[in-house]
This record gives sequence, C-alpha cells and structure tokens, in this order.
Amino acid sequence: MLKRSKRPISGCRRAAILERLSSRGRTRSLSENTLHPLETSETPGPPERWIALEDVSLVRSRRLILDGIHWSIAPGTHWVVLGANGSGKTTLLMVLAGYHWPTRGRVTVLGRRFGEIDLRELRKDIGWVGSFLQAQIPSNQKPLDLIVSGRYAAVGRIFQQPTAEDRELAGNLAECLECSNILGSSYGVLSQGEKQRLLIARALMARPRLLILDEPCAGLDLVAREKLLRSLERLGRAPDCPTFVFVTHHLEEIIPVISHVLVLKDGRVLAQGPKDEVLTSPVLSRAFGISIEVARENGRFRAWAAGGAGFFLS
Ligand SMILES: Nc1ncnc2c1ncn2[C@@H]1O[C@H](COP(=O)(O)OP(=O)(O)OP(=O)(O)O)[C@@H](O)[C@H]1O
Repeated sequence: MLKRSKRPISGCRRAAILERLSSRGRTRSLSENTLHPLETSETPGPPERWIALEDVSLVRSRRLILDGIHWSIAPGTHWVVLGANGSGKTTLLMVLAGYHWPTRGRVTVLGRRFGEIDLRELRKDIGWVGSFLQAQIPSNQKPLDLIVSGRYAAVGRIFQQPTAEDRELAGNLAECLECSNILGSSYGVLSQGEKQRLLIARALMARPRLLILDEPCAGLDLVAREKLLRSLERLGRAPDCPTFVFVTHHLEEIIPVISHVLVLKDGRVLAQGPKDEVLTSPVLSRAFGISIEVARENGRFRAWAAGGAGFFLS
C-alpha cells in the first residue's frame, strides 16, 4: 500500500514512485497532493474518442516529464499548446504522434487506440513540422521534390517515382503556402520563413488528418511570421483541413482559426478549453511564473509582463 506523504512530492521522487507503480495501475493519488488552484480535482468525463489522452504520464531517465495528462480534442477544433520552456510541450506532441510510448495512461489518436494499432500506419495520417526535420534536408534539394517527399514519408531522396498527380498536388500546395516563387531555388539558400512554408506544404502532401506544428514561427521576422500565419489561417478554414496542434510561446501567434488552448506547467495540464476562457492573466501568470497582462485586439492576443521584467512571482 502506498503511504500518502503530507509534504509535496518532488518531481524526481514522483518519477521514481511512478516507475515502481507503473505495472500496478495506481498513480492517481500522487497528483492529488499537489493540485494547483487553477487545476480541477475532478477527473474529466468520458473523453471524445477521436483524439484523447487519459491519465498519461511519461518518465524518462527517472524524470517525470508528463504527469497525469487528460486532454481530448474534438473534430473541427484547432489547438495551441502553450507553456514555459521545459514544461513538456514537445514531449506531449511526441506522445500524440506515437513517437513516445507513455509510461502510464491511454492514448487514442484519430479514433485509434495505442496498443491496438500499427503506429507506423497511424503516423501516415499525422503531419509534423518541427526543427528536427530541417537538419535532415540536403541543401541542394529542390523545393518541389521536397514537397513531393512528404507523400512518401521520406526526407531527401525519394525512392518511388513521383507521379504527375504528385507534382500537380505539390504545385498546388506551394501556391497555397505562397511559395510558388521559390520553386526554382535550392533548399539551402532559402530564408527561414520560406523553409517553414515549404515544410508545411510537404506535411500536407500526405493529406494528414492531424497537423502538428512545433514552434513553426521560431526564428521568423515579423513579416515572415505574419505571412506564415496568414497561410495557416487560410488552410485552417479550408474544408477537410487537418486538425492543427500548434506549439508556441507567443500569444501573438494564436490566429483566429485556433479555437482551443492547452496550457502546460511542469508536465501537468494547468488549463485547457476554448481560447477566450484559457488565455487570461491568472492562467498565464501562473504558467510562466511572472505577472502577465493579456489583451485581445482584432481577433488576436498579446501578452506583456505587468510589472516589467523585474517582477517575478515567487
Ligand atoms: N529523454 C529525456 N530524458 C530526460 N529528460 C528529458 C528527456 N526528454 C525531455 N526531457 C526533459 O523534459 C522536459 C520537457 O522537455 P520538452 O522538450 O518536452 O519541453 P518543451 O516544453 O517543449 O520545452 P521548450 O519550450 O524549451 O522547447 C525538459 O526539462 C527536458 O529536459
């Protein structure tokens, strides 16, 4: 029988206990001790079985990185995942895409439950745009070939012969992402914004039902960022568009088409729901550990440190 300690359990100790208990199915009591006031102590009702994480925890190198995550995504919604550096955003996406197997909990993605399906098949329905992909692309690769490569889940050389239909679709996607003008260049000489738009076109080539965007605006200047966001806004409103799950640190990047927000703190869900309910000063101040003000203008949000950079919450 696990004794419940009165003092808060450190992340390291929680990880060790979780590892020990992982085969015994008894971890809920660990998180009850350290609930934040903004969190609910209620277990959410039956999740939507389209995309659902139920009590998901993940331990790596004896560290508890995700802790009791409940999250469900309904068809037709688009999500942003927010949280401070190291809060677990990328790890959560890796679970969603079937690259990390959770230590505990149940995962259902696109109606398919992990443990009952071939994850390689599932990944064909998931597009991923993240920095790790960029490093694998040869600098002499032609943009159209790069877009086509998404159809074959390849990076760099394609082993299948692309069809005329592939090339036509790639051309249409280049137009949709406003990168038709760079198709004659080589990947290596393109700007960061152009590369990102190409990678999104590449991810769409396989007609994914879920599109995961891990900080797609990182490193972009204001104009490049707005151009990319405009493409995403248009894409998100198209019929049959994939569901977006978009990681960012910046509220300014939450475009009108995003309907919901999940906020992580220290590997746990701090808040989740419709963006207007979640993007509030108390939630964001808690998430980032600094007093934050939030404003909404013309369907976009912005945030700033209320007392200047010197005013940190304890
Ligand atoms: N394999 C691993 N072993 C040990 N710790 C890990 C491992 N992978 C990730 N972590 C740790 O887990 C925490 C969450 O990492 P993650 O990359 O998911 O955070 P993040 O919210 O995406 O951060 P950022 O905003 O900086 O990209 C970090 O402290 C990281 O060091």
